[in-house]
Amino acid sequence: MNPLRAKALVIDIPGRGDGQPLDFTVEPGQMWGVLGPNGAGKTTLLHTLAGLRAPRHGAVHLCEHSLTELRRRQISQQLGLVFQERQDGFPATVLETALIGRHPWLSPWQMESGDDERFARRALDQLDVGHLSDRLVNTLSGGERQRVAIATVLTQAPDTWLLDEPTNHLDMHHQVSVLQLLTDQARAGRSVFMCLHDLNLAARWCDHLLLLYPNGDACWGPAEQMLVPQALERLYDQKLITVEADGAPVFVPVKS
Ligand SMILES: Nc1ncnc2c1ncn2[C@@H]1O[C@H](COP(=O)(O)OP(=O)(O)OP(=O)(O)O)[C@@H](O)[C@H]1O
Repeated sequence: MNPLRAKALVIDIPGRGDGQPLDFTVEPGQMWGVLGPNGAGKTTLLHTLAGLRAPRHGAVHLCEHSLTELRRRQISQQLGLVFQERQDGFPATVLETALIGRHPWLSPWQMESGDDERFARRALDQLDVGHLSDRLVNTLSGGERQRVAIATVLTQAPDTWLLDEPTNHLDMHHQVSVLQLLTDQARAGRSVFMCLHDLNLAARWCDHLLLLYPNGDACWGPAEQMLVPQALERLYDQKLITVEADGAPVFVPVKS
């Protein structure tokens, strides 16, 4: 398993200054959360780490190579991305969608094998959408679609998971089961790097946090060092009350 490194990375947000260059390493076994208000650049950062957007400065390294030196296929065998937005360009069933996760592992025009299908079905079952295998994806609810997107990356089996708001659209039970699945991935030596809007889910599940401010400032490190009420209040421009529950801090917004 290989680390993902941001090296003096400046993401390219039109009209914004460079801010704080990002220098961090997501090690195998770690679970990172990216926190920040709307427009801070979380999605842009995720897409830059996946090689879908060029950085303004700096580089992203995977398997000790810059992403620019790697072929797309090599990247997609190592790194999976759950997008925030779903695009269902053409009608596909849930099973066909999950099988797309096997494409980095097949040669061009090679059909998926029985093993690939078993892999995909197991992933769909793990995300509690196996019973929807034959349904067209564009007929699913928002939460069902989200779980199919995560099952597709589980089918891809990358060492590094990038996820943009993985708990979006999910009810509480499915939020917890997805975060538990990601914890299991990290425990198996993979790495997880995800944007989250829910500060309390991040505080409970992430071992590392990156705070991204709208002006490009940023700080990152072990979660307990980042969960400082004053820093979070500045991040969200929101007064917070901090309480503790089950050994973890819980942040409650102050009503104005
Ligand atoms: N192609 C583009 N052209 C102009 N501005 C862009 C473009 N892409 C992103 N931006 C701007 O860059 C900023 C960061 O966007 P981004 O989607 O990364 O933020 P985010 O932190 O993920 O926000 P949210 O929490 O709302 O999902 C926003 O102000 C957005 O409007």
